[in-house]
Amino acid sequence: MADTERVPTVIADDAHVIYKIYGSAGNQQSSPLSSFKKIVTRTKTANVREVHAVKGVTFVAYKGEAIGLIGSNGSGKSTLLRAVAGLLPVARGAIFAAGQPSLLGVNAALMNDLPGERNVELGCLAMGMSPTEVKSKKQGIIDFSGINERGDFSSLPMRTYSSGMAARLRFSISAAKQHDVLLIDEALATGDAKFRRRSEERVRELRANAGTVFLVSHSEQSIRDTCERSIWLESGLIRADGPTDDVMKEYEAYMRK
Ligand SMILES: Nc1ncnc2c1ncn2[C@@H]1O[C@H](COP(=O)(O)OP(=O)(O)OP(=O)(O)O)[C@@H](O)[C@H]1O
Repeated sequence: MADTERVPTVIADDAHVIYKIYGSAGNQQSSPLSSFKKIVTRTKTANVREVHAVKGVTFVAYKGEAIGLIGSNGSGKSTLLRAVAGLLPVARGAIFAAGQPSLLGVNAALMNDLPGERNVELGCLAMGMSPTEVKSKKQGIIDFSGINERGDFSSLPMRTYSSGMAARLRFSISAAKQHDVLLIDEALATGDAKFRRRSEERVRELRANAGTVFLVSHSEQSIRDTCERSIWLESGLIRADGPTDDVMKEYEAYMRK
């Protein structure tokens, strides 16, 4: 398809994300007592450190694309995803997105002390579904997550779930809605092989319905199976952006060095 016919869903224009860490200055003491003294005496300190995690990233994502984000630990993948979701501000440049991008698992307001089925209801309501829609989708979401495969877990509090089970439920809730832009951070890697196949299938469906999917993963297989385009981030900068096969080759060569 020519670029002119394609509909952009996310545009990052020289986007920078900087974390500010307060009260972290090198060897200065920051005990609760010293912090309290500073408040009482109104002492001003330049006790802020910055981590420049994304350093001027530019790309355009289109409707119907699934884009893998790859790169070594700490290269800025999750930070970029959170910035696209609007959860982190950009310090310079801009990120424009169609609709409300949903970061899988974060947008769903899950509570550990509530049963899985109640969390399904709350998560769906938080994503903007009507109570009638929630009612009709609830069982399907629980079935898709597979949390009841070994007993009636959906009626137990989420704190009794393994991390894989919780991740599966989060994925199922988020994937129940057709998102304009769906952002997935490592979620596919947490489930077992059977669930991974099911979730990859669902990602393909979401794309087929003209959404855009971003997937952060260290699993080369997940990226290859799901995304035809990949963006390789290193130290907060884009090293390559293009067909997954080409980008993977470059990335693998870099990792072998
Ligand atoms: N909440 C935070 N406060 C300060 N610095 C942070 C925070 N989160 C991440 N960073 C820093 O930002 C940089 C990018 O981190 P990020 O988590 O985006 O990388 P990543 O590519 O997703 O890594 P990984 O593959 O290990 O998950 C790192 O240097 C990290 O230390």
